[in-house]
Amino acid sequence: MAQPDTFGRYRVIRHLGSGAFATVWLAHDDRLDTPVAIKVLAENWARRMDVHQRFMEEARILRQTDSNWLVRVHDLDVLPDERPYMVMTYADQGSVADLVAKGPLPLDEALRLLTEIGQGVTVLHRHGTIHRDIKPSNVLLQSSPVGQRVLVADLGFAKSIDQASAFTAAAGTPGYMSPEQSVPGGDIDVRADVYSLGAVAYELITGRPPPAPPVRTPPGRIRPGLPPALDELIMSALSADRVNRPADAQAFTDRVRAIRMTPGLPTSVPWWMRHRPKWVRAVAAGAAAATLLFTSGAAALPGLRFIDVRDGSGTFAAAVPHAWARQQHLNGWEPRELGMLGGKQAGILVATDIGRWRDDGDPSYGVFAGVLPPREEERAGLDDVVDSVPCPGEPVRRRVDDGRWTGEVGEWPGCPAGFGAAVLHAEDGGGSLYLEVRQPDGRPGVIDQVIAGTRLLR
Ligand SMILES: Nc1ncnc2c1ncn2[C@@H]1O[C@H](COP(=O)(O)OP(=O)(O)OP(=O)(O)O)[C@@H](O)[C@H]1O
Repeated sequence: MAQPDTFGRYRVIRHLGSGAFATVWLAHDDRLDTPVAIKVLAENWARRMDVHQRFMEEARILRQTDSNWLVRVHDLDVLPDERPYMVMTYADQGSVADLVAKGPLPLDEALRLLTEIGQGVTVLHRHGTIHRDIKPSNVLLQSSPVGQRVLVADLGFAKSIDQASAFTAAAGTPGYMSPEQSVPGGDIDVRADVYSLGAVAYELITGRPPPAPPVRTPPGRIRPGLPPALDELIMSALSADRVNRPADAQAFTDRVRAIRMTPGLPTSVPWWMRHRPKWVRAVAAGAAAATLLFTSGAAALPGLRFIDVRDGSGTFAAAVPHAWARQQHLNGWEPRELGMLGGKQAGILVATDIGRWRDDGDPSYGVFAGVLPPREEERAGLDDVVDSVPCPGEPVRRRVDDGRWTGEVGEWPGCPAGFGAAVLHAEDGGGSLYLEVRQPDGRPGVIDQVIAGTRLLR
C-alpha cells in the first residue's frame, strides 16, 4: 500500500496500522498545527454498501458523542475514488493491548484504566449505542497535560440500541465477546458491553483474557489479595446469563469507583506474575541450572524422588519433588506481597508450570520458599499469611519442631489445588522462611518432606 502525500488538507506522515476494514495514517493538520489520525476505508470494501454505511455511521456516532473518553472525529470526507475517510484525535501512546502485553498491571493503574474505559462506554450507552467490540486493542491512549488519557475507539461494529434486538449479525472478538453475541440473530443489549468490560478487567488484572464462557476461575485465584468486591464484580460482569451482570456500563463503573476507594488496596503486581518472560528463559537455561540441583539425602516418600534446589544467592537449599522441578525461578521474592515489611529477599519457585502458579482452574505442582525479612522473623506466624492464601476456609494447623525448624504448618484440605503453607524459624536463630506447597493430588507428608530437606546455608 503506497503512502499517499495528503488527504485533503492533511499532510500524511506515516502508516499507523491496518485493521480488517480500514487503514489508519498519522497526518499533520498544518493549518491548526496539530497531529491527527486519518482512517480510510480499505479499497476492497469500498463498494460494499453495508460496510460503507457502517464506516459513515461510526464517524457520525463519534462526532455526535464528542466525549473526552472516546476518540473524537473532527471531519469526514471522501477521496476522489469515493473511499470515505475520517479525521480523528491522534492517540500517541498506543493501546491498552500494548500495556497488558507486558504483564498484569498494578491494581491502582488497572482500576484507573477500567474507570476511564467504563466512562467511555457509559457515554455510548447514554447515546443509545452498543459498542459490541470492546477489547484492549480498541482502547487507545493519549498523553495529555494531566497525564495519560483513555480513548475508546473502533465503533466499526457499533449498533443502535433500538435496532440491536432486531436482526443482528454475530460480531465481536472471541475472548471478549458475550455468549449472546456469538449467536447470529441473537438479541443483544448494553449488557453485551458489560461482559466485554469484565473481560478487559480480567486481562488487566491477571495478564490474560478470561477463558471461554462460562468463566469459572475468578481473577483472585490467579492473583491473590484482590479485594473480594473486585472478584465479585468481574465474575458478575462475566456471567453467561446477562440477568446477573451489572445493568449497564454506568453500574459497572460505579462499582469500580467504589472499589478504588477501599483503604489499603494492594498496589504492586505479585512478584510471581511480574517476570513471566524471565521464567521462560530460566526453563530454557534448565540444563545450565543443573548445577543447582542435587539428589537429596533426605529419606524420600515412596514413589516421590526429592532433589535439592539452591536459591540464586546461595542463602538456602530446599528439597523438592524431582518431577515438579520443570521450571525454576531462583532469584528472590518480595515479602511485601504478603503484607510484610522489607525489600527483596532470597526466594525460589519451582513448579511444573510457573505461569499457572496459583491458577486453580489448571493448577501446577510446585514449591515456593522465601526468606523472611529480619524485622518480620521474630513475630511472623501462620496468622500473618492466611489472608493471602488462595484457598477458602480455615487451615488444619500443626506445630513443627524438628530440631532444625520451629514454626507452624497449615493445610487447606478443601482447596482443589492441595495447598499447604508454613512459617518456619531456624532453631539456631539463623533466619526464617515462608514456604508454600501446591499438589493437586494432595499426597500426605509432602510438606513435611520439603521442610525436612530445607536448610539455611549461611
Ligand atoms: N486515533 C488513532 N490514533 C492512533 N492510532 C490509531 C487510531 N485509530 C486507530 N489506530 C491504530 O490503527 C490501527 C488500525 O486500527 P483499526 O481501528 O482500523 O483496526 P483494528 O482495531 O486494529 O482492527 P479491527 O478493526 O479489524 O478490529 C490499530 O493499530 C490502531 O491502534
